[in-house]
Amino acid sequence: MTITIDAPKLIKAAPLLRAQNVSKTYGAVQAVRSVSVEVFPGEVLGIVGESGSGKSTFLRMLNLEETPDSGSYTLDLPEVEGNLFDLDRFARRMLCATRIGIVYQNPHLGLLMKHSSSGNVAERLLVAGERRFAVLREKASDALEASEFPLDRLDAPPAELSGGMQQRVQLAKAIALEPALLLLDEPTTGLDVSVQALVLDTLKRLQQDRKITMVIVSHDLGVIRTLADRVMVMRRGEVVEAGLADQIFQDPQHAYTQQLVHAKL
Ligand SMILES: Nc1ncnc2c1ncn2[C@@H]1O[C@H](COP(=O)(O)OP(=O)(O)OP(=O)(O)O)[C@@H](O)[C@H]1O
Repeated sequence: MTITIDAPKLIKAAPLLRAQNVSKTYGAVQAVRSVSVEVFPGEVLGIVGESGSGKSTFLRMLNLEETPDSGSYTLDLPEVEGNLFDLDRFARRMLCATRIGIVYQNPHLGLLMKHSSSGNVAERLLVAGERRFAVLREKASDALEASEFPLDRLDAPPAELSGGMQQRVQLAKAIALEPALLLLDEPTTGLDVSVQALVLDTLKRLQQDRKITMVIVSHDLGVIRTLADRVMVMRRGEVVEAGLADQIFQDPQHAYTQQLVHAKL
């Protein structure tokens, strides 16, 4: 079954992101089955579902880390055209370095734990071609400040920081180049509830101030409810329901979504 999310009626712009019939199998496991979705500029799409439903695999494909078995993915950007899954490794790397930011649940995937926090952010700018030391330092510090990272810890390596602060360094790294698309994979999972709330506040504020288009994956409906405009519910690799966040939370149609929503209440 294929469910496509219709654009909210008031959105007139073309979608920034369009994925069509994306599928991925690992051996006998069909991790993602024919998923199609559009995300509009400035929108936040939340992807929810129980563990193993294919959320992270789909996000990794949007970050061009994983190649699907079939399907297409386009971003409405001047520097790229056609199916991004067809890009060679170098073009993928440049596109991800310059236009797509990602925050992983596990900071070890996104950060060099023994380098300074500002060095981690600067490294992303270096990959994108910036070489001027003063600019690197200034942009890294700006991004960390926007992520509400304490500026007296710029030189501290993530290995010596709390989980919440590590996520702020990942976030700074992801937004340093003002990406067209920000991908978030369980960005607050594993943090203390109070720290989680603070990181969510930062994400919400960044989204409001900068209108960054985001796709956020979480098994936590509270996180999705706080941030998402639209929601896609996945189960066993498939999209079972999709729609505006208010509709999904207040009037879920699919039995599985009803179960998720009621379990949370
Ligand atoms: N690299 C991989 N190799 C083999 N199987 C994988 C791989 N990545 C994911 N899978 C399998 O694909 C399915 C979907 O996994 P995925 O991590 O995308 O789900 P998820 O919804 O993000 O779950 P979680 O919240 O637990 O991470 C699972 O059955 C998983 O075991």
